[in-house]
Formats: sequence, structure tokens, C-alpha cells
Amino acid sequence: MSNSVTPAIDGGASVSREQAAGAAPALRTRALSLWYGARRALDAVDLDVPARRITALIGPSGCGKSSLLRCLNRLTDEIEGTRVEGEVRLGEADVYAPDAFVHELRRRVGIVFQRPNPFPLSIHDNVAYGLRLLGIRSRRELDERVEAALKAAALWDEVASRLDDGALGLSLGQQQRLVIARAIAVEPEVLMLDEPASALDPAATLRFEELLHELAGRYTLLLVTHNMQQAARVSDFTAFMHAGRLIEFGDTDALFTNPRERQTEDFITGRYG
Ligand SMILES: Nc1ncnc2c1ncn2[C@@H]1O[C@H](COP(=O)(O)OP(=O)(O)OP(=O)(O)O)[C@@H](O)[C@H]1O
Repeated sequence: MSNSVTPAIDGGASVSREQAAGAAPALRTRALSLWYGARRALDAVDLDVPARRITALIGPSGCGKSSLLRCLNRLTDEIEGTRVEGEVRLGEADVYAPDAFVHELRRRVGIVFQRPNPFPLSIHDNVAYGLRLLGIRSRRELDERVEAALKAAALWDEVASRLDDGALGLSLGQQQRLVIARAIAVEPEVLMLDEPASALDPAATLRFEELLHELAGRYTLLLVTHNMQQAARVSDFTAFMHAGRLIEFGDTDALFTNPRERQTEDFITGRYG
């Protein structure tokens, strides 16, 4: 990846699934493998993530879903003893190029984790955090962008009157929407979500799934979930992984109703293991 980042990625809110599948992917991996020390966690993964669609990543515990996300924005760099082989492209940019600009990569490919992790700062300052790192100093611009991100994350109405309150006083569901606002404030292209709803109650989960639909036209979403119903409900495409390998990728409805691979069928019907 070079420091001169490529412009906006192909696609738009109104493209059909077929067009999205045929269009240039937002992210592409080729023969992507990952080792933690001597242990191989990913085995030659070839995946095209369609732009501005929701792709669910499913598979049994330990199959490499989180590891794959970490490779896509080089969080693996932060873990000692990891080795990555193969290729990851964000648009045209080579993510593992020697001159890659990792901070810029992580702005373009944001990640939200299972447990919401707001900073011990005010609601406003959580969302403004990344913007300040980008060098934005104007109070007016910060306020406008904080408001826009909170609106996009469907949290504005609940917090508009208390932006200076501490973020840790929000409910879990609100905190999860806050970290999404924080991630999208810096205008990423791809938002990766690693089991983002697993700590939420059913009502907050429903609200959260509605939010994913609202975000999907603007961002490429890559969602790790253990919840098959959730994957089937919210995603356009699904990737099934097993033992570090990508076994099957396809349109979600097709994959769930007519999987091509026996392993996929065993997993989605609960016969796995
Ligand atoms: N930091 C690490 N150091 C060493 N091994 C790791 C590390 N993180 C993950 N692994 C190993 O890599 C493999 C894949 O783990 P990963 O967390 O990516 O799987 P997962 O599919 O996300 O699992 P889960 O659904 O349980 O979250 C597992 O064997 C795991 O033990």
C-alpha cells in the first residue's frame, strides 16, 4: 500500500447483489495465510469482500474469523510472533507493501469489537478522538462531524442533550453504537465488526441490526457472528470458514438454503462436530 491512497471504491447504495458480486471488491485476499509462532491460523484464504454490502463471516470457534479481520487492517502487526503470507488489497492498494501507511490503513478499515470499548472520556470526545488525531482542531468542524457520526450510528437522539457526560455511563447497546460512531467519524471505507451484538440484549440487538442495514449503503461491512439467524437476517453475502480455510462464499440466501459444500451444510444445520 502506498501513502497516496486510492480514491473512493466502486459501487453505490443502489447496486444489486449481482452487480455487487461482479463489481470490484472493496477488499480482496489472495493465498492469505497467518501463523502465530508455529501455529497456522489461516490457510491460503482467497476472499473478495463486495463493496458497500454486508458480508457475514461464520464458522466454528477457533476457525480463524477474528484472525482474518486482524490481517485485513494489520492488527496482527501488534501481536508478537505473527507471520503473514499472501496478499491483501484494499481497492488497488497493497496492504502489506513495505511502504504501507498503517495508520491510514486503519482509518480506512475500522474495527469494532465484541465488548464495546469507549474511552473514559465524554461522549463527544470519544467520537472526536480520531478526528483530533487527523489534525482537525476547529471546534465547529469537530461538533458537526461528531453530530453527523452520532446520527449515522442512530445514537444522536439519545445523547444530544448530554454530549459532555461520560461515555461509560451509557448502556451497553448505546456504548456499542458510540464505538460505531467513533469508527465512522473518520470516514472509513470498510467497517469490520467482530461479534458486535453478542453482549447485547434482544431489543438492543434488533436496534443494532437495523443500524447495520442503514450503514450498509455507505460502508462495506464485514460481520463476524456466531448467530446463524443473525447472519441470515442481516447479510447479503456469507463466508464460511473452517480450520483456517475459506470453505464457501456466496449469496447469503443461497448459502443458507442450498450450500455447495457438505461442511457448510453440517455447520448451518447444527450437525457440525
Ligand atoms: N494471539 C494469539 N496467539 C496465538 N494463537 C492465537 C492468537 N489468537 C488466536 N490464536 C489461535 O488462532 C486460531 C484462530 O483463532 P481466532 O480467534 O481467529 O478464531 P475465531 O474463529 O475468531 O474463534 P471464536 O469464534 O472462538 O472467536 C485458534 O487456534 C486460536 O487459538
